[in-house]
Amino acid sequence: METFGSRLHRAMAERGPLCVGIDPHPALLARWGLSDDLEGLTRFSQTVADALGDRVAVVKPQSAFFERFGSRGLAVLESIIRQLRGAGALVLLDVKRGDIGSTVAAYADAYLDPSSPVHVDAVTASPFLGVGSLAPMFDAARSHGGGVFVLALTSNPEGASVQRARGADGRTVAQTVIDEISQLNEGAQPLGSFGLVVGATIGETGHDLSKVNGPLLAPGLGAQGGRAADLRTVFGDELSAVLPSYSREVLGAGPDPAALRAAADRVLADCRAALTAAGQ
Ligand SMILES: O=c1ccn([C@@H]2O[C@H](COP(=O)(O)O)[C@@H](O)[C@H]2O)c(=O)[nH]1
Repeated sequence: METFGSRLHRAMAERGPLCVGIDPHPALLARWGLSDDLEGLTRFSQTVADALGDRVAVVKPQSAFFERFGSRGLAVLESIIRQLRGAGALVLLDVKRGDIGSTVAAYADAYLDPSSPVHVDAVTASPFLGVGSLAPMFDAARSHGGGVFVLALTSNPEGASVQRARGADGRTVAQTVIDEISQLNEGAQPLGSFGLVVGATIGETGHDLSKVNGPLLAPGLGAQGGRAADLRTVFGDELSAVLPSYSREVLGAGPDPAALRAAADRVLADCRAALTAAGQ
C-alpha cells in the first residue's frame, strides 16, 4: 500500500505545494450571502470543493465549523470529504485530537480506518498528553496509508509559552515533539507520513527541523498575518516539504468559483516563488 508521505509527495509535485482550508466562519457565510445554518454550510463547502477539489494538492476542512451544526453538520463534512477525495485532493481533517492512548485508538478508528464514514487521508493531532499517547494513530496511519500532523510550533501567539518551555534535558517541548516525529519518519522515502504543524507567523523557529523527513504544515498565512516570503525565515533550509496552508485568504475571494480558483493560483504562485527563491 502506498504511504501517505508518498501520496503527498506526488500530489505536491503534480498540483503544487498548497493546502487550502475549508473554514465556514459565520462572517464568511454572511460575506458570501449565505445564511448561518445547515444550508449555508452545505453550499459554502460544496462551492469550495467544486472549485478547488481537482486542482489543490491538499484540502483541510476545519472540523469545528461543521461540528457547530451537530450531527447534520457532520453529515455535510462526510459528504464533502467524499467529494474532495473523489476529485483527487488529499483531505487533511483539522481536528487536533489527543487523549490517553486507549481513547486515541477510537479517534484512529474514526479518521484513519477506511471503513469509517469520516475516513480522511490525514488528521491533525495534539501532543499535549505526550507524543507516545498518539501511538494508536501512528499505527493506524501505517496500516491504512494515512498521515498524522502533530502540533509543534503553532501559529497563535499563546502557543509559545507552552511549546517553548524547556524540560529537564534542556530541550523545548516543541523540540521534543519534533525529535519524536523525526524518529517515526527515519528512512522513509520519498517522504515520511508523519508531519508537524509549524506556523508561518512565528519567525525564526530556533528549532532543529533538519531530521523531520516529513511534511511541515504551515498555517497562519494570509488572515493571521503570515506572508509567503516568511516561509524562508521560518523554515530556513528545510523548505522542500513545506506545505503552506491558507483558509480565509482564499475563501474570502468566493463565492465565484473562478475567483476562488484565481485566489488559490495566486497564493500558490507566491509560495512557489518563496520556496524556489531559496534554491528548491
Ligand atoms: O497552528 C495552527 C494550527 C492550525 N490552524 C488552523 O488553520 C486554519 C487557519 O485559518 P486562516 O483563515 O488561514 O487563518 C484554521 O482552521 C486554524 O484552526 C492554525 O491557524 N494554526
